[in-house]
Amino acid sequence: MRSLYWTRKCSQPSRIPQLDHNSQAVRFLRVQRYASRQSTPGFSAGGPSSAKPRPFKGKSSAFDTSKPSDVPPKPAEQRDTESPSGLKPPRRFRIGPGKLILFSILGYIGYKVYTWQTDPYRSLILNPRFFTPFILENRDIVSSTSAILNLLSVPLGQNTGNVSEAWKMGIWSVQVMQPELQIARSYTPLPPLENAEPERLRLFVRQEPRGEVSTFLHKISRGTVVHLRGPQLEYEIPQDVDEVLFVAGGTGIAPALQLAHTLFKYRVSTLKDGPRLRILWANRRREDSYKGLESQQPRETLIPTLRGLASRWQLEAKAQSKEVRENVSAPTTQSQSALVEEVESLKAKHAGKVNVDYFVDEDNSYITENVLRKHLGSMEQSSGQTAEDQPTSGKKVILISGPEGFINFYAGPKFMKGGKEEQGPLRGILGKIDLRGWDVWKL
Ligand SMILES: Cc1cc2nc3c(=O)[nH]c(=O)nc-3n(C[C@H](O)[C@H](O)[C@H](O)COP(=O)(O)OP(=O)(O)OC[C@H]3O[C@@H](n4cnc5c(N)ncnc54)[C@H](O)[C@@H]3O)c2cc1C
Repeated sequence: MRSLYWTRKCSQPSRIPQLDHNSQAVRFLRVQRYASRQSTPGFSAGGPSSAKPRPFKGKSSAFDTSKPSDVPPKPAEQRDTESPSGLKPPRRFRIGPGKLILFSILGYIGYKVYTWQTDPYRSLILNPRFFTPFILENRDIVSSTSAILNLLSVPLGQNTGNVSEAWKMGIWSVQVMQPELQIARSYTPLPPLENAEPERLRLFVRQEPRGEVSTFLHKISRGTVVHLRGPQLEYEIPQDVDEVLFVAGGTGIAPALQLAHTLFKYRVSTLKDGPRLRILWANRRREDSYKGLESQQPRETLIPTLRGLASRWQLEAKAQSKEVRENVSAPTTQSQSALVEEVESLKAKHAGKVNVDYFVDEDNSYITENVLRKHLGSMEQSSGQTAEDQPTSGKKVILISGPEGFINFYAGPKFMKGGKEEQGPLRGILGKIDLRGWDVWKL
């Protein structure tokens, strides 16, 4: 039934009035449609030239379409061959890879400018987000592989508040940029010298063979601009710390000196005689600590010390060569042992509170498990405790600092978790010792 109904309905003549295809109105509409396709920007068929509306050459009356042929036909070469009507399909707005890269670069620059404008650290000499310029004033040779770089913040007169704050907090580092490779490495500033301005930073840097940033820092000449970022707090020294055993390997002495600076300048100890610090400093070569060794070696073991002196003379000879003379401060006997002298003067200044023991691989003297046990025991005894006693109200901390292998050997590896460095479990030599009351921190 239903299909019958539809058959009937469809066979009936349509009630919609049929258009006369030659009528004036229909011809007008055709022309208008053609003209609007030609003139609509973004929908034009033939690029910018075809986006221009074509002049209508017929009579000015809007309804006068008596001469549809007046609309000039599109040139054959502009016709879209795929389109049956001969018109190109509408052009869509597209972002190609070139534009995408350009927009990304512009966006990045805009973001950087915005963050720089709104940066709260802008007027400070060190900035944790941006690299700021320092110039290399001079370099003091410490050994054949290491030197102290004396840097000065430029321009002068900037706010030094965050550096002063960092010295009060504890152990901190800065990052130094190698400009050609755009890579950065961390370095631990040495404490400021007596009466030195806070705009000056000193870095103790060992040149690693084939090391990118350390080699760059050992090659640059006086007056070179070096870019630094920071400060990065590595360890906040507890307010109530009483005793510290610092196990340092090579350049790991720099954080030990930082700690001593903060401890004796800013921390108040619960013990009446103040905080106590013992540094165990291990070096591969004797030349790194020859002067300190002299101070602790008995007379009969002076032969290795002479070896150290020989390397010092070699250094002096090397420093007099043209290449080195250009880059470093005039070598003197004092500057040769700059770092060991600092360690020794620290010992002298805080006699009875600071002790330093030197160890040298070349002399087969190592920080062994027994050495650690001995020092932990001796520190407890001298503070009036035995191993069985409860710890005093103050904190006791063991800090390990040095190359990765050194830290792993004494306390086990640190590891990364969620992009952050974690301390990891206590392993290595210290992991075998019963450290009642001592906290361990790997730097
Ligand atoms: C918090 C912190 C503080 C620090 N403080 C100090 C400091 O005060 N003083 C200091 O001297 N260091 C410090 N360091 C270490 C310092 O950051 C650098 O790791 C060190 O200077 C080496 O960096 P580099 O760019 O010279 O060497 P890299 O280029 O990173 O090379 C690292 C090692 O890989 C080896 N290597 C590189 N390329 C090759 C190759 N093609 N083949 C074989 N071996 C290769 C190098 O010999 C080198 O031993 C600190 C590190 C940290 C994390």
